[in-house]
Amino acid sequence: MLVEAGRLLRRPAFSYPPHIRKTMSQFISVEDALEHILNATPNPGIERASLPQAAGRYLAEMVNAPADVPAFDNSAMDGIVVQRDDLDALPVTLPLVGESAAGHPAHRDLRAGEAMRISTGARIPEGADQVIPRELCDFGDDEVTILERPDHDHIRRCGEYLAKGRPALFPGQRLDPAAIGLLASFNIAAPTVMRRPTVAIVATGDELVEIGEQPGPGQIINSNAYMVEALVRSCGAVPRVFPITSDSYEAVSRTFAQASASSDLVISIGGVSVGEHDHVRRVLDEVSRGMTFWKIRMKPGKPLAFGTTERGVALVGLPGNPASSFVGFQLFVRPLLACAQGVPRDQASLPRVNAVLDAPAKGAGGRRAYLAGQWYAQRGVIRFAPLSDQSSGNPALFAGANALGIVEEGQGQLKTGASLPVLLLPGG
Ligand SMILES: Nc1nc2c(c(=O)[nH]1)N[C@H]1C(S)=C(S)[C@@H](COP(=O)(O)OP(=O)(O)OC[C@H]3O[C@@H](n4cnc5c(N)ncnc54)[C@H](O)[C@@H]3O)O[C@H]1N2
Ligand code: MOO
Repeated sequence: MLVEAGRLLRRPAFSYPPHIRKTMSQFISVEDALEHILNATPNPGIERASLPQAAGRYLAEMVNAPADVPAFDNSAMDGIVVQRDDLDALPVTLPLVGESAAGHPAHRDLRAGEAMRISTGARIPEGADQVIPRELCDFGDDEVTILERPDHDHIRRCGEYLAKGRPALFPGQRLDPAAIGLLASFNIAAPTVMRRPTVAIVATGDELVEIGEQPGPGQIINSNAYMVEALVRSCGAVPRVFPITSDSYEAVSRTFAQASASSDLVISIGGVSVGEHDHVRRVLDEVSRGMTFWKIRMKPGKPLAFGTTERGVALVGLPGNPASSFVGFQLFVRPLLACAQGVPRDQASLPRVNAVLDAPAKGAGGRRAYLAGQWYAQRGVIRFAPLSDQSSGNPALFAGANALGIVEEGQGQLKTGASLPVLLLPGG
C-alpha cells in the first residue's frame, strides 16, 4: 500500500487478462499443462563427474564400448579346459599340463590329448575349445578323469556381450549402480553428465514460521518448503530454499526477482489462489510478462500457475495446500527436472499401471481427481487402496501413500473391484 498526504491509497486493482478469468470448463487440462511446462525445459548444461559423484545422475553423452566385452575368450566355470575331440569316449583320463588362472594365463598352448586347470574368468589357452566344470571330473596328482560331457562349452567368447564400438549407454540414462559398474569396466573414470538444475524454493505466507520456532496464534510451520526441498533432491536437482516471504506484493516481487536471477527453475508455494493476500499469481504474471497458464482441471492442485522469464527460467507457482503442492510437483515439476537432465519426454512422468480398486471412490466432477493411496500386489494383481480422507489441506495425506489413483473428470462413483489407472510414486 502507498501512503500519500496522510491518506492510505490502495494500489490500483490488478485486473487479470480475460483468459485468466475462467470457468472450470476453461481450465487447462493436465496434459496441456504438462506440454506447456515441458516446452519450457531449462538446459543446465553438462560437466564431467567422477564415478562416485556421477552415481544417480544423468548421462549427457553416448558411451560406446571402447573394446570387445569380454576382451578375451575366458572360462565361465572353475574346472579344466580340453579339446572337444578328446571327449568321444567317456570316461577319459588326460594328463594335466599346467594351469590358466584368473590374471595368470597359461604359459603355452593346449595340445590334443591334454588338459589344463582353469578358473572362472581365466583366459582360454590357444588350442582349447571346451571347459569341463570340476564337478564332472576326478582329479589325480598329474591327471584328470572326465566323467561326463557338459552340454555347453562354458566359454565366454571375446565380444560376445558387447562388440567394440557398440552403443552401451545412452544420453539421458540415469547412472544407476549397474551403469556405474559398466563405465568402470570401460575404464571411464569421469563420464560427462548433465549439470544438476538449480531450483529456488520460495514459500510465501504470513502464517508461516520456520521449523524450531513456536507457532503463534494462527501460525503454522513452513512444512511445504521442506517437503519440496526433499522432492527436488529426489529428482537429482539442487534446492536453494529462500527465507519465508511475507504476503506483500513487494516482498513476493523482490524474492521472485532474486530467485529467478540465479536458478534454472523457481518454485513458489502458496499465494496462487484468489485471496486478497495471494500475490504470487500477479508477480508470476509480471515476471514472465504474461503467464502461460493458471488453473488446471485437477484436484488437488487446481490453481497451479506457470510462466517463464525472458531468460528462459521456468516459474512454477504451486498451491499452498500440502497435498496440492505434492501432487503438482509430482505431475509437473518431476518431469520438468527429468527432461532438464536429458530424460526423454515419454519417460519423464510417473509410471502408470492399471489397478483394482480396494474400496469405493467418489466420482470426479469437473476436475480429474488424484487420490492418495497405496498400491500393492496380491496374487499377481496390482491393487489400489485409497486413503479414507482425501483433504488437500491434510499434511499427513501423502506421508501414507505410495501411489496416485486417477478418477477421470466426469466419471461417476467407482465401486470396489473397479479398474482405475494408478501412478506409482517413487520412494525417496
Ligand atoms: N475463493 C476461493 N478460495 C480458494 C480456491 C478457490 O478456487 N476459490 N481454491 C482453493 C484451492 S483448490 C487451493 S489448492 C488453495 C490454494 O491456495 P494458495 O495457493 O493461494 O495457498 P494459500 O492460500 O497461501 O495456502 C493454502 C493452505 O496451505 C497452507 N500453506 C501454505 N503454504 C504453506 C507452507 N509453506 N507449508 C505448509 N502449509 C502451507 C496455508 O496455511 C493454507 O492452509 O486455495 C483454495 N482457496
Ligand atoms: O486444488 Mo485445491 O488443491 O483442490 O485443494
